[in-house]
Amino acid sequence: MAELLSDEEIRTQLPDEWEQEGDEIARTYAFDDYLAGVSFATQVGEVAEEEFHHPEIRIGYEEVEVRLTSHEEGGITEKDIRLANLFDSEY
Ligand SMILES: C[C@H](O)[C@H](O)[C@H]1CNC2=NC(N)=NC(=O)C2=N1
Repeated sequence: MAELLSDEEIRTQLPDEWEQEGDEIARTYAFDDYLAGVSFATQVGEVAEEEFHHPEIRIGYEEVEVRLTSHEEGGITEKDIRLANLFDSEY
């Protein structure tokens, strides 16, 4: 089981464009068209499955919101930071 990160650790490790919102970290990605967002959401899902750590994904018009938390630990861990960086690499 991973350790919960302190707010200071989260602040220093959070990738650019990501925000901490309580026990979650979140980012909204922008796209030129709806289907580009749908395709990105699929890529995010594939990475999540490979890592077996799963975000909430909201697909909107020309945007995709991704939210991460570590459910078993009840907060934000290094798994969430790792996945945020991996998702950014897909963008
Ligand atoms: C049993 C538990 O759901 C699994 O071990 C995995 C699946 N994906 C997961 N995803 C996230 N975000 N948090 C978890 O704690 C988690 N646990």
